[in-house]
Amino acid sequence: MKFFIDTADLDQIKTAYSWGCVAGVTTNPSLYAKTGGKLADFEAHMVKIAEACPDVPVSAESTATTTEEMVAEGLRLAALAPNIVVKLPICAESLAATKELKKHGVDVNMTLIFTVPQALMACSAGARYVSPFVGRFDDIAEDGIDQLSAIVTAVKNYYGPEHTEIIAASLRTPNHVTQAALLGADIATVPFAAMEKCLHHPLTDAGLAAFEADWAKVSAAE
Ligand SMILES: O=C[C@H](O)COP(=O)(O)O
Repeated sequence: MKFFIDTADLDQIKTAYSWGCVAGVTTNPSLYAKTGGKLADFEAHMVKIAEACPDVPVSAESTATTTEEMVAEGLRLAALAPNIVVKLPICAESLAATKELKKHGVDVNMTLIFTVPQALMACSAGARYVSPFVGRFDDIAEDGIDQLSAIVTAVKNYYGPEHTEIIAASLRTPNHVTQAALLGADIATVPFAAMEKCLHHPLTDAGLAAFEADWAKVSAAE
C-alpha cells in the first residue's frame, strides 16, 4: 500500500515528502481553506505543491457544479503541472465530467465515496482513483473500516489498479492505516499528524534511547 499525504499545507507536504515514503498528495477545498489561502492564489498554490513533489500525483479539487464547468476547470488544473490529478466529488455531473476528462487524458480522483455503488459508478465512468472515506463514518457511529472493506472487495472484483486505485481517505489514526493496508486498499492518504504518529511506537522510542545511551558509554570509554 502506498502512502499519500492528505494536506494542502506546503511545509507539511515538503517535510513528509522528504521522508521518502510519500507517493502522492491529496488536497480538498477545506484543507486549502485551513492554509488561509485566498481564492486568487489557489492555482498558484497547487503549482507550488506539484513542483515540491514533481514525481508523484497531486490531487487538486474542482469546486465547479456543472459538467461543463468541471471539465473546463479540470482541463485548467491538469494543465498547471504534469502531475496534477483532478479531484471531483461524486455526483451525476462529475461522473459525466470524469468520462470527458478521461478522453483528454486527464486522471480523476473521485472523492466523497461512501458506498459500493458510488465506487463502482466512479470506476465505470473512468476514474483513475476512488476515495472512500473512513473517519466520517466513524464520526456518525458507523464502521468506516467495514465500509472501506466492502468497497475494496467490490472494486477489486471488477477493476485492477491499472484501471482504478482505491485511496482510503478520511483516515485519522495509525490503526486506520493498518486496517486499510490489511484489507487491500491501494493507497492510504494520511494527514500529517497521523503520518507522524505512524512513525512512532513506544518500544521504538525506548529502543532508540537505549541505543543512544549505550553508544554514549562506548564513546566515553575511549
Ligand atoms: O478529502 C479527503 C479527506 O481525507 C477527508 O478527511 P476528513 O474526513 O478528516 O476531513
